[in-house]
Amino acid sequence: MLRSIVRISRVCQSLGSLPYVQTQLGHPAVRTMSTLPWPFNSAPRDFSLPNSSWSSEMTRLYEHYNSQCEVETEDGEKQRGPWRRLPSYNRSLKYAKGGVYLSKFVQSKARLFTRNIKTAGAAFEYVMFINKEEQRSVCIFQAGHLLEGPPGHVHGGAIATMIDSVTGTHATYLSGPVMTANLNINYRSPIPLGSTVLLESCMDKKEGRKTFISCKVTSADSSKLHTEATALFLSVSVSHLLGM
Ligand SMILES: CCCCC/C=C\C/C=C\C/C=C\C/C=C\CCCC(=O)SCCNC(=O)CCNC(=O)[C@H](O)C(C)(C)COP(=O)(O)OP(=O)(O)OC[C@H]1O[C@@H](n2cnc3c(N)ncnc32)[C@H](O)[C@@H]1OP(=O)(O)O
Repeated sequence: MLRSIVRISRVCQSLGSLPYVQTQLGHPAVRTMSTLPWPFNSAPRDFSLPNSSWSSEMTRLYEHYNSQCEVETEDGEKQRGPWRRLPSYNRSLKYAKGGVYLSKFVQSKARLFTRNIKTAGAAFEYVMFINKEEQRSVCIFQAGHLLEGPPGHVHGGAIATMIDSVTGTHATYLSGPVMTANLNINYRSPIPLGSTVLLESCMDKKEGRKTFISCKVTSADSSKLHTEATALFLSVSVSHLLGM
């Protein structure tokens, strides 16, 4: 009996995570249902929040930047600080504003490359913060065992992926929908697998549709340079982005 209850509740939970069910939940025709207690777990997972796989170094850096997202004034009032943590979902389009409708045009099985492995700590663990005033961003990244390239070190393609993701997210934040036109990378020193590194990006210039961003990857204490890159992003229409 107990086993059946557990099995039914598991089915309910997995139904709640099915893209189709989630899409239907956002549809105007069924939106009124959200006012009723809903037994399915449909809340999207925010991958940028700490989990048990994070090293103490990663957690310390997260807390350092997160504490600057909200600051307290002299009167004890809370106000927005210089940094902002960017939440991260495995279906970026769907969870973007209005994305639930746009997501009908894209494959329901599609998942963001860097967020498609559910096991915590196995691949890309990262969190990104943006400083709008200084037009720069920082990403704290811990590479898991599935990202091996040279023995004991991170694959160059995984490093490129992270640089593209960080600079691309930064450019999207500054300029709206963009696509990478050019990415230049210099690998200076290998990144040990499992270590925590920092990716710092800054906007170099904006010229019409072009946003130029540069990025460096360093050890967590910034003493060692691992990688340097420059990237060019071109503003595109939403229809170009969706390949329509
Ligand atoms: C409301 C919807 C919002 C949806 C977004 C939602 C959420 C997003 C949120 C956060 C983001 C999340 C994650 C970000 C993660 C990853 C980011 C990954 C980004 C990528 O991974 S994305 C995939 C790889 N990316 C491609 O798959 C692009 C393929 N490609 C093309 O789609 C075209 O190629 C395009 C559009 C790039 C340009 O095409 P086009 O026709 O628009 O422009 P055109 O060619 O006319 O060039 C205009 C001017 O740019 C110069 N120019 C062009 N290309 C150049 C180059 N390579 N080097 C130097 N200059 C270049 C020309 O020389 C000219 O310059 P000038 O005007 O001075 O003459």
